[in-house]
Amino acid sequence: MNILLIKLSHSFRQILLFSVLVFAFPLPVESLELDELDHMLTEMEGKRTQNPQFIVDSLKEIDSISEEMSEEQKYRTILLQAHSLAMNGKVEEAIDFLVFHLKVIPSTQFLFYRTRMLGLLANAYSFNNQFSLSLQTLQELLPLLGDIDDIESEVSGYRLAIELFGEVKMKQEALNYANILYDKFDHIASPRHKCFVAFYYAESFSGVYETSSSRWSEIEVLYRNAFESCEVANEKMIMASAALGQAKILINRESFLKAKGLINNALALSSSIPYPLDIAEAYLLLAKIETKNDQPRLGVEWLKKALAIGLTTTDSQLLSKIYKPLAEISEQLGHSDQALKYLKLYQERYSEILGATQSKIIAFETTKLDYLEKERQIRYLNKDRELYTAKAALNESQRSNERMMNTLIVGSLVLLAIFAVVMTMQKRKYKQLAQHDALTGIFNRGTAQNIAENSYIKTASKRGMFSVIMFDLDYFKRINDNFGHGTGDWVLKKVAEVINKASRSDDIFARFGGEEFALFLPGTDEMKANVMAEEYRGLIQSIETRFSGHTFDITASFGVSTSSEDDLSLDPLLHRADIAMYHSKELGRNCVTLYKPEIELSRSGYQKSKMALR
Ligand SMILES: Nc1nc2c(ncn2[C@@H]2O[C@H](COP(=O)(O)OP(=O)(O)OP(=O)(O)O)[C@@H](O)[C@H]2O)c(=O)[nH]1
Repeated sequence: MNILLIKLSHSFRQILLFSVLVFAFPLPVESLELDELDHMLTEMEGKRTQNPQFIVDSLKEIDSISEEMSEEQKYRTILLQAHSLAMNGKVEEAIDFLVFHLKVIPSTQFLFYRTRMLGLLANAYSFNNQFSLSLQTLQELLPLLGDIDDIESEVSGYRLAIELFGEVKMKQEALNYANILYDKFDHIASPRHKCFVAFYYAESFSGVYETSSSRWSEIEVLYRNAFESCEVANEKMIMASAALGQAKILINRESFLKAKGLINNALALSSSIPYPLDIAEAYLLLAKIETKNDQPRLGVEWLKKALAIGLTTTDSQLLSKIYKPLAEISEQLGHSDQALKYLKLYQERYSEILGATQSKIIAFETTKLDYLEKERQIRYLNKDRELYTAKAALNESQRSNERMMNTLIVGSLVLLAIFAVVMTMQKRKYKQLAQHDALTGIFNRGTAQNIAENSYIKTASKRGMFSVIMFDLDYFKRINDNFGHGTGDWVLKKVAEVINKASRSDDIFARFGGEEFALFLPGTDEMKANVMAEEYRGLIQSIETRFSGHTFDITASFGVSTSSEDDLSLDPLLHRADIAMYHSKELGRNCVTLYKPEIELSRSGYQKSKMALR
């Protein structure tokens, strides 16, 4: 029974059960632990195909300790249980059992066991003719194979895909999976799996290219390689199948002698097992050779031998392969009745095969449609997600643009504000510099005159009095000469400070140049101005010069003038104050002179020459 199931190229059902039997082997070495239960599980895994009863008994035995098992041990036991059920013909129970455990096994952990369980389930479904479910399970299994990094699982999973796709005549797909496996050939440790992989590749390649003569030599090489790999593994059945595959190509090339040699080799291998399906296949090829050699009677003899075996198997595929040439040769030999009988038998078997294949193709198409629909839904979901992501990105970029704009605007405003403040400060500074005397900090002549002019007009318009005091430090040159310019500067600053402090808020005080100062006094008559000038003169005289580092006297000569009705501007007042001030100089300095017209008449040459210099 087992031998029949192991054949790879005749019955799909049998191939699948074979897969069920081998799929869970071997478990990775690293999953084994050296305690008693692990030993037992390893022993069970080793014996499960040869001794199903041992597995049944052992499973009962370990059931009592199932609660104490580690997760790994549990999954190993689950695989053994599912396998045992399938082996004992309880395929549906095995399916239910696996479906249940696949639902509860964590989706991200224990991928290895999940893969093994899916593989078993896909095989079991297929064995039970539930092709649609088998394909669905396979679709779940295949993407996991790349993740588990377990070459043996990959071999088993892809092999199942090759078988299923081959079975629904999707030969190119089968070859694609065979190709994936063949690429891993050098990384496969087990000689047995190497043998399978090489043979599957040769079979799939032949399935696609058998009819194109340009590829025959390639097919031959692949079968020869498969034969050699299987020889290493001592897999006699596959060796026989590989020899027959190679022989088929040689027959196509009409290299009959060589083909016969290979067929005889395959017969010897199959008979030693014995393996009837390959024996029948060998007879079929021998019949083909005889027919091509114009030996139809010999051909019929081989076909009848094959039929004898075929009838014991009830394998429709094999029988149809035998009945067809039998009908053809019978007709060739003129045995019309016989030919008709074989033809009818062929048709019966062929429609059986067609029906089975058709149902598998329908299952496949349904699964494919289902899969495409799921893919479409996923695409839509992805599109939605992409759209959402794109929208979110757009919103985010809009938000960041707005943020950037806001930052720019706020930043610009802040910069503008800073700029405006700086500019104002600069302006103020330059205005200050332009309007004030750099040394003393009081108004310079131009500014003071402008301001005073306005003030004068205002005062005059109200018929108020306006006075001007001018004073010039006495013998200032001597201070410079005696104590240096630094001391001279100190004196100028000190005088400005003292008078500025003493002056009223509406008064306009300015340095007119050099050691000469002026005070513009709105709303002040001659008398008041005279008193103020006296006060200021006294203040200057009392300046304590010790703090300059030297001790000396500071005095100033004052001139005072007050507006009259004839004065249309400040200029006449200034002029008169100036005359009065020089009059004070002439009088001996350190005094105050009120302007009187008589002073002007008595001006000395000194006065005139000094004023002319100004
Ligand atoms: N240290 C200092 N000296 C200045 C400044 N401006 C003008 N002077 C000096 O002031 C002096 C004025 O001299 P004079 O015009 O001869 O007048 P004076 O020595 O005060 O004599 P009288 O006015 O006749 O009393 C000059 O030596 C100028 O160099 C200044 O800003 N700092």
